[in-house]
Amino acid sequence: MLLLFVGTIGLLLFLRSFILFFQDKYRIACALRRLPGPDGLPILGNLVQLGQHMNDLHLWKRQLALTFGPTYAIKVDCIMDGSIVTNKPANIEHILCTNCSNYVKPKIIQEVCKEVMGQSIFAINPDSPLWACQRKLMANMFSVNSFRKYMDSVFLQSATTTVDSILSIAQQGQCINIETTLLTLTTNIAFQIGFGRSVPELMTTDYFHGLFREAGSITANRFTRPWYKYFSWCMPSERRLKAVMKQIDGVLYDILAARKAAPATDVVSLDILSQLLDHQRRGLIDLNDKVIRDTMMTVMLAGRETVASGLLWIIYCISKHPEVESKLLKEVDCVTTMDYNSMAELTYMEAVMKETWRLYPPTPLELKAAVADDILPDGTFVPAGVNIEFSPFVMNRDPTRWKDAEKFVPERWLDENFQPTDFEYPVFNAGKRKCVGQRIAMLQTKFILCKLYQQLRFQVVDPSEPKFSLGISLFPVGGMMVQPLVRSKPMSIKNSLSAVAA
Ligand code: HEM
Repeated sequence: MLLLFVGTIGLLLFLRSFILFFQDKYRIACALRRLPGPDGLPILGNLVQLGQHMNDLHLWKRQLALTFGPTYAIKVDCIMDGSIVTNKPANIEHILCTNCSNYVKPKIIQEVCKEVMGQSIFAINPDSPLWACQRKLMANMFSVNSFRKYMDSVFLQSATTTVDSILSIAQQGQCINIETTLLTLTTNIAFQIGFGRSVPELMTTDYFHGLFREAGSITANRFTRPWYKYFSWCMPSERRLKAVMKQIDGVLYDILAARKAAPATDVVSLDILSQLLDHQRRGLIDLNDKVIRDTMMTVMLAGRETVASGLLWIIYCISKHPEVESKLLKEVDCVTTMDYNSMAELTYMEAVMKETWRLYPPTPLELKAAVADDILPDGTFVPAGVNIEFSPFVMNRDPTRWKDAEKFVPERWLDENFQPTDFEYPVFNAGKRKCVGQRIAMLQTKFILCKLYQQLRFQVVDPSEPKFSLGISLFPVGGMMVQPLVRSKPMSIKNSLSAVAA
C-alpha cells in the first residue's frame, strides 16, 4: 500500500514537472510565432534550416534580416527554446545596458561549451564571484599600461620574429597560411603577458592551432544537434571532441603543474597565472585547478583568437584594395619610432581596422537568455527563458543604417561627425560586459600591422570570396593562403610625410 502511495506521488511529481517544462516551451513557442521569421516544421521549427546553414550561418542570418526585418524569430518549438534575433541598436542598448540584469549568458552556452570554456568569463554571469575576479585580473593585465610596459620586449620581439620568418619565406617566393602565422604570433603575446613565460613550442604549431579550431567547430555544431547530450557515446564528433580536449587540457594542466612546482617566492609575480595561484594559496576565492584552467582558457580565447582574426581580415581587405594599401603604406613609412604616441597617430590605419571589423567582426555573434518577461524598445515581447541573439556581422552590413554597406570604405571613419555608438557598432560588445581588452587590442593590432607593412605586402592567393568557418571567432574555412612580397625600399621619411599630407 505504502509502495503504491509513494509510486503515485512520484508519478504525479514527474508529470507535474513534465507539464511545467512543456508549458514554458509552449509559452515561448507562442510568443515566437507572433514574430516574423522563416517558416518551420511542426515540433522541429527551424532546426533543420539551422543545420543546413551551419556552413554559411552569418550570410544566412543577414539574408533573414533583409527578408524579415531587424527583429525576427528562429523557432525551435519543442526541442530547444528558439531565439529572438534582433539587430536594432535601441534593442541592443536595452539588452546590454538599460536592462542588462535580465539578459544573461544562456544555459545552452554553458552546456554546449562546457569542455572548452568551463567557467571561463565568456560562459558565466556577473552574479558569480569568479566573473569579477577574472574580469579584474584580465583588465589589469591587458591594459594600456601593459602595452607600454611590454612594447619593447614582448610585442617587439614577437612581431620581429614573425616579420623575419615571413621575409625569409617571401624571399623564396613561397606562400603562407597567414592564419596560422598570426595565431602563433598572438599565442606568443597572450601567453607571455598572461602567464609570464614563453609559450611551449607545441602550442604554436599548426597541429595545436588545428586542435583549437576543431574544438570550436564541434562545439558550435552542437547547437543544432541537441541530442549530443544523450548520444555522445556513439557520435564520432563527440568522441573526437573528447580526444581533442584531452590534448589541449593536457598542455594547460602541465603548465599549471610546472608553475606550482616552481619554488615559491615572497614576491607574487604580476601575471594572471601567478595571481590565481596566489589567490588559491590564500583561499581568497574558491579556486580549484579546474577553475584556474578555465581562466587560462579565457586568456587563450580572448587574447589569441580575436586579435588573430582581426589581423587576418585586415590583411585580406588591404590586399583587395590597392588604393587603401598605398595610403596605408605611406602612413606606416612615416613611423620612425615604435612607441605609444606614434601608434596613436596612425589615424588612417585605425580607419582601416574599424572598417575591416565592420565587415568582418572577429566575434560575429552574441547570445543571451531572458530571465523574466520583458518588452524591447521596438515593442517586441520577450518571454522569460527565450534566447535572444544579435549579430555584429549582420548589424554592420545593414543597408538601412550604413551608406554603401557592402563596400570597404575606410574613409567613412575619418569624418569627425561619424561616431557610431557601441550599440550601433558592437564589435567589442557594450555595457557592463564590454571587452576589457579593447584598447590593448587596438594598440597591439596597429603595432603588428606597422611592423609587417613597413617591410612587406600581401596578396591573397584565392580570388574567390572566402567562406566562414564555424567557431567563436570569425575565420575563413581552411585558413588563408597569401603570397608575401618584400617591399622595395620605402620612400624616405621626409618624402613620405609630404606624400601623406598631399
Ligand atoms: C580585436 C580584438 C578583440 C575583439 C574584437 C574583442 C571582442 C570582444 C567581444 C565581442 C566580447 C564580448 C564577448 C561575449 O560576451 O561573449 C569581448 C569580451 C571580452 N574580451 Fe575582447 N575582444 C578583442 C580582444 C581582446 C583582448 C586582447 C583581450 C585581453 C586578453 C580581451 C578580453 C576580453 C574579456 C576578458 C572579455 C569578457 C568580458 C566579460 O564578459 O565581462 N579581448 N571581447
